[in-house]
Amino acid sequence: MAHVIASADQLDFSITDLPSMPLPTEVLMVRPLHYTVDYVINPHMANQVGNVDTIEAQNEWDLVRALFDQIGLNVRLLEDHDGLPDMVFCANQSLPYIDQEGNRHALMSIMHADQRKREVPYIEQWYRQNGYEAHFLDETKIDDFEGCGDAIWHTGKRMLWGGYGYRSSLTAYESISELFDIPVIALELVDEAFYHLDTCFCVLDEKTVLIYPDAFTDEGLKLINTLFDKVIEASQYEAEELFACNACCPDGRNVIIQQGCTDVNKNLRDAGFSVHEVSTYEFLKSGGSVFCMKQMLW
Ligand SMILES: NC(=O)NCCC[C@H](N)C(=O)O
Repeated sequence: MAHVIASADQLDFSITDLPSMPLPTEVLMVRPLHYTVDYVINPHMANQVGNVDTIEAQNEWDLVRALFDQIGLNVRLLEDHDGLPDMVFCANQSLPYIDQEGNRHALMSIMHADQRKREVPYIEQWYRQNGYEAHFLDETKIDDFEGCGDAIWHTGKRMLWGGYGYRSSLTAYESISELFDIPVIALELVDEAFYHLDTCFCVLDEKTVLIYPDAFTDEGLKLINTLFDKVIEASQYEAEELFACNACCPDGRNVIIQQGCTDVNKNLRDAGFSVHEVSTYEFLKSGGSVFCMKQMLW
């Protein structure tokens, strides 16, 4: 039965009650050989068409890859394709999942923008070749769903946070909740600059989250504050210009984040996290940073 929770008064469990889920051991990254800003499908891309330094982008991507490797994740690589300049953002084409028996699954996205729809079959093919069962949403009922751009696992738990409003539809989470038999906490996004949940919400560990509060409704903030013990808030500058909340903390300890997020980084260190700063300036031009440049896997 679908279990989608959109307000705090619908909460009928606490995080500690939920079954545990293993932490990811691998990441998939897509080499940005054809990465550029070619069209505008989010506000960050406006005025950036043709502005990407492609050599610099590949150097930045290499350093992000090295950091994932350094913190102990097995990095799997796939090449992008001509005419798919956003394929590097491989958080978006799917939502992977490991079930209680250890079987691996991937739900394929329905991309919101036509320009990105052709990316999905390439990622699906990679999953099929790597022991994942592919699943699909009913396109006659669901308009869009952009994978881990909007659907974010609660660290170590069988529960998903689901953003909706710009790139994913609320109805997608009914199907996802049923398919994976998990509760989904639905969060409406209300600021177009934060068009994916991963631009304003970063789960750091089971008890801690980093957010940009103005991207959410009051009801969303109530859910976040109820389910996390500690909520670290990013300023508008660090969230919108530096994508602070698009950081990635795959193990509950190490945070990989765009360089220059001074206030957020101090708060992260004070809370006991190890901070690894990296330049993703060429990817910020397209509206993405560390979190969207990888897909977490098991
Ligand atoms: N935030 C993400 O999860 N992904 C970044 C996607 C950037 C790409 N230019 C897009 O607008 O779809």
